[in-house]
Order: sequence, then structure tokens, then C-alpha cells
Amino acid sequence: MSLANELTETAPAKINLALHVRGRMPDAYHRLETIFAFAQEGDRLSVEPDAALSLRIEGPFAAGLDAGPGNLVLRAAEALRQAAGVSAGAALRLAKNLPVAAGIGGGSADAAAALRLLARLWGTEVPLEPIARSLGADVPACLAGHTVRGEGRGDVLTPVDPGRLSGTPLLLVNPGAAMPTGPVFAAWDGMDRGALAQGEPLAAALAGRNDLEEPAIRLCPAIGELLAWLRARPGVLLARMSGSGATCFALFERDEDLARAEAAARRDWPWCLATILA
Ligand SMILES: C[C@@](CO)(OP(=O)(O)O)[C@H](O)COP(=O)(O)OP(=O)(O)OC[C@H]1O[C@@H](n2ccc(N)nc2=O)[C@H](O)[C@@H]1O
Ligand SMILES: Nc1ncnc2c1ncn2[C@@H]1O[C@H](COP(=O)(O)OP(=O)(O)O)[C@@H](O)[C@H]1O
Repeated sequence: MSLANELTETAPAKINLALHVRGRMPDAYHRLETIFAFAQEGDRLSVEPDAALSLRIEGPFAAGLDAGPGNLVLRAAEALRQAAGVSAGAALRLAKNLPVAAGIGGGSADAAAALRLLARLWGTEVPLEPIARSLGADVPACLAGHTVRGEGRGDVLTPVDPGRLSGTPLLLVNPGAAMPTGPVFAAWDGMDRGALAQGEPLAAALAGRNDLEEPAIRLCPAIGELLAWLRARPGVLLARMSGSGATCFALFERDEDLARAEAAARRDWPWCLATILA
């Protein structure tokens, strides 16, 4: 139910159409070349004015996700409050529809949605991008929210024209394993397999790869089985792991192909979402 004073935003699932790991940084991070794209659906974040800052989490993946100060929604809220010198609070409500630690940026998308929503609620025009950067490598891309190329830690962004990608039927499937990002990067073999092509994003993605697939499959063999399953679906244009996994995505030529793959995924895998690319 939507309340009179409530503001709401979707925190769309992020996918990495391709993810090239080019090397290690001097710190704990890796140098990336990636194309971020966004689904039309994701988590939903709502906010109402309140004196105190609070977060309530509901929805299919609420269980096990801490609503305390470590939650990215509250970290984003605190960071914005400090940057903007705001003393007001906010009552935040998160519908957690996306699996957690899944490579589809749920936490990053939630943080970006919190920044956008609270900037509206508190009427501040403080720049959000530096705050996003301080919250995680993926948060600036989620704040942009449209197809964008990422370099550096994934936070040096260049907008790209989505071209024929917008509206493409998209299936997300998770094999039921949580994959923390750090250990997957740590399992990367250190081999630079070359640059991600420039230009039209679907063509660049098709010619590219996800360099984290191999280490993620070593840590979680079910991802390899899921990729083989997705690649065998009729009408599939591209099937790949997103981010550090374990969620994999498939792009389809036609709505009918997506509908058939979704029906099969509901039978064979713990979680899936059929949607389109934004
Ligand atoms: C792999 C990607 C691809 O989009 O997505 P996810 O799988 O997390 O969705 C991202 O690079 C994740 O971004 P994000 O999840 O925001 O990462 P952070 O919280 O900043 O970092 C978590 C950990 O991931 C590793 N990390 C992250 C980014 C990067 N360029 N190099 C890294 O090595 C580091 O070990 C870091 O401590
Ligand atoms: N609102 C949130 N939603 C999801 N995860 C969150 C949130 N706040 C903090 N986290 C933590 O962030 C980590 C990364 O989660 P998430 O963004 O879902 O995955 P990924 O980085 O693989 O895309 C998880 O380990 C989780 O505990």
C-alpha cells in the first residue's frame, strides 16, 4: 500500500554484460573494463519523513539481511546526511526482491536509490556521485542507472548509447549460492586476457567475456551447470555470469523464447526473474 507522504523508487538489478579484469591495483581492488546495464525490475525502496533514521526490510530476501547501521541503505543515508548537513531523519522501507551477494548489485542499487530518494525528501542538491563512490565500486553505476561503461575500479563511467539493447528480453537465474565479491576477485588467476571492445554495447559484449566466471565456477561448480543450461535455451543471444556471480543472465531474441526459458528455470533453479533491459 502506498501512503500519502511516501516516495518510492525501484533499485534495478544491475548486470555486467561483459567484465574484463585487466590487473590488480596497489590496494585490494582490481582494474576493470565492464559494461553495466540495468533490468527494468529490482528492489523497491520507499521513504516517509520521520525525526529518526530507520530501516525496515520485507520481501522474499529480507531474511538474513541485517537492517542495522551496516546496511548499505543506512550507510548511504548517513553519508548523505553528513555531506548535506541534514538533521532530519527518514523512515525507510526496503522490499528486498533480489537475492543478496548475487552479482546483480542489489546492495549497490539500494544505496543508489537511497541517495536519490533522500536527496528528494530532504531537498538537498549536494552532489551524489562522490558519496556513491565512497560506498562501493558499483554504486556510481547504479546511481547513473542507465547503460554505462565502467573502468578503473568500475567507478570511472562513460555513458553509452544502449542501441538495440533497450527492451531486450532478459532472464536472471541464481543457482542458490551467495558469492561474496572479495573471494571471487582473490581467486582470479592474474592473467590479463585483453581489452573490452569499444563501440556498440551488444557487439562489444558478444565479443567480450566475464573474467570472473572461471574463478567463480571453481568456487561454486553449480554456476558452470547453470551457464550450460542457459546457453542451451532456444533463441538465446548471450548467456553469461553477472559480476562476481552467482547470478547468470540470458538475453533473448524474442518474448516467446524468454517465456519458455522462464517456465523451465522456475522448474530447475531456486530463483529467476524474467524482465527486460531498461
Ligand atoms: C564484481 C562487481 C562488478 O560490477 O559486481 P558484484 O559482483 O559485486 O555485483 C563489482 O566490481 C563489485 O563492486 P562492489 O560490490 O560495489 O564492490 P566493493 O563493495 O567496492 O568491494 C568489495 C570487494 O570486491 C573486490 N573488488 C571490487 C571492485 C574491484 N574493482 N576490484 C575488487 O577487487 C575487493 O576485494 C573489495 O574489497
Ligand atoms: N541493502 C542491501 N542489500 C543487499 N546486500 C547488502 C545490503 N546492505 C548491505 N549488504 C551487504 O552487501 C553485500 C553485497 O551484497 P549485494 O550488493 O547484494 O551483492 P553483489 O555485490 O554481489 O551484487 C552482502 O554481503 C550484504 O551483506
